[in-house]
Amino acid sequence: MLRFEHVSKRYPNGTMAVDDLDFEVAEGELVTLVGPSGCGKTTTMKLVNRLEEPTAGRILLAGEDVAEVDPVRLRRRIGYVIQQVGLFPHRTVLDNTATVPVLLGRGRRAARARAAELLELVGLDPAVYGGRYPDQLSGGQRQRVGVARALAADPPVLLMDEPFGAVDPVVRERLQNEFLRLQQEVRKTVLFVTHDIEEAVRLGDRIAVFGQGRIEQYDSPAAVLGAPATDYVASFVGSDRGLKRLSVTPVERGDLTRPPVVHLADSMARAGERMRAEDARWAVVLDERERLHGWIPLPEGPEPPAGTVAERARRMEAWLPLGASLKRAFSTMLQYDAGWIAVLDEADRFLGVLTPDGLHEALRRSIDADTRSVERAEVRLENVGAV
Ligand SMILES: Nc1ncnc2c1ncn2[C@@H]1O[C@H](COP(=O)(O)OP(=O)(O)OP(=O)(O)O)[C@@H](O)[C@H]1O
Repeated sequence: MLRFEHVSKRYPNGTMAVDDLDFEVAEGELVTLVGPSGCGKTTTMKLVNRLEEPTAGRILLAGEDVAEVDPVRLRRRIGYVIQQVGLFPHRTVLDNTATVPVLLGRGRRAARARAAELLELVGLDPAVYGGRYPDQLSGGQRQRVGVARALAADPPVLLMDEPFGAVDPVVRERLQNEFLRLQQEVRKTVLFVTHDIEEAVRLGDRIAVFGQGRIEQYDSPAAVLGAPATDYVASFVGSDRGLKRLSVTPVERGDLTRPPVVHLADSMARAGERMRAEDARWAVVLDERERLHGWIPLPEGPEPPAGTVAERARRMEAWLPLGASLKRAFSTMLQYDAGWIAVLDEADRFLGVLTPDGLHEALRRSIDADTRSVERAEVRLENVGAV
C-alpha cells in the first residue's frame, strides 16, 4: 500500500534527516515509527504527503509514485493528524470536521451528516459538541475532533504525528483504546509517530524503531521486545521490556484453569459435592444462561447447608474477554484485589479463570516463543517426564 524505496532526505543545511529508508506498510496495517527526538520521524511522514520532497529514492502509494501526484490531490487521499490539532478556531466542531468533504465538493448538508457520524465514532456526541468552538473543548476532545476530521474524507491512508502527545497519561490511554477500536472498524493504513515505546507497542501491528535517520528494526511489537535486533534497540526498549511485553501478549485458552462450576439453581448439597470431588475450596457460579454470576466458597462443617447456591453466591463482576492483554489482566486483578479473573468468549460464555500462576506462565510462553531458548526447552522436557 505504502512503500519507501531507498528514500533519503538531506535538508539544505546539510542535515541528513532520513537515510536510505526502505520499508513497506501493508493495506490496513498500523505501523508505529518510534525513536528519540530528531531521529527523522516527522520528516518521514512529511515525505509521504509531500510537505517535503526526498533527495533520493521514491515513495509509492498504491503503486503510484507520490512525486507524480499533484500535492493537493495527494493530501486529500491522506489524512493528517498532528499534535497541535490545527482546528479552525472560528468554526464549530461540526464544521471543522466537515471541512475536507466540503472542499471535495460534497454538498454541505451531506458533509455535515457525515461529520456528525464521525464525531459519534470518535466518542463525541454531535448534539453536545457539534456546535462548540475548539476553545470550548478539553485537549483530549480536540484530539478526537482532529481524528474525526482526518477520517472525514475517508482517506485510505492516515498519517498521525504524536496525535496524543499533548494530553495527560490517563486521557492518553483512553484515546489509544478508542483509536484501536476505531481502527478495527475503519482499517486504514496508518503511519503513527511517537517517541513513547509503550504507545508504539500498544498500537502498532508493526514497529519501525528509528536510530539517526535509519530504521534499526522493523518488526512486530513482540519481536522488538523479545528479540531486539541491535544494542541500540535493546537500550531504547529498556530493561523493563519484560513488563512492556504484558501489553502485547494475549490471554489464551491454554493459560486458563477450570475450577468447579456450579449454577445458581443448584442445591448447596450438590455444589459442596462438586467442590469436594475436585478438592477445591471454591467454585465459579454461573446463571441459567451460562453467564458469570460470581463464586461460592466450600461450605464448612460436615453437613451441607440447606438451600440453593443462589442464596449464598457472592458476586464477582470482573471478567476479561479471551485475547485481552496480560497487562489488562494484571491490572484487573489488582483493581479487584482478586486471585483470579474469569475469562469469557465472544458470546460471554465462561471459559475458565486466569490466576497469577497462569499469568506468569503466559508471560514465560511469550518470552520463550521469541528467544526459543534451548535451556528452557530442556527444562520443559524434564517437566513433562515428571508428570
Ligand atoms: N526544515 C528543516 N531544515 C533543516 N533541518 C531540519 C528541518 N526539519 C527537520 N530538520 C532536522 O532533521 C532532523 C530530523 O527531524 P525530524 O523533525 O524529522 O525528527 P523527529 O524524529 O520527528 O523529532 P521530534 O520527535 O523531536 O519531532 C533533525 O536533526 C532536525 O533538526
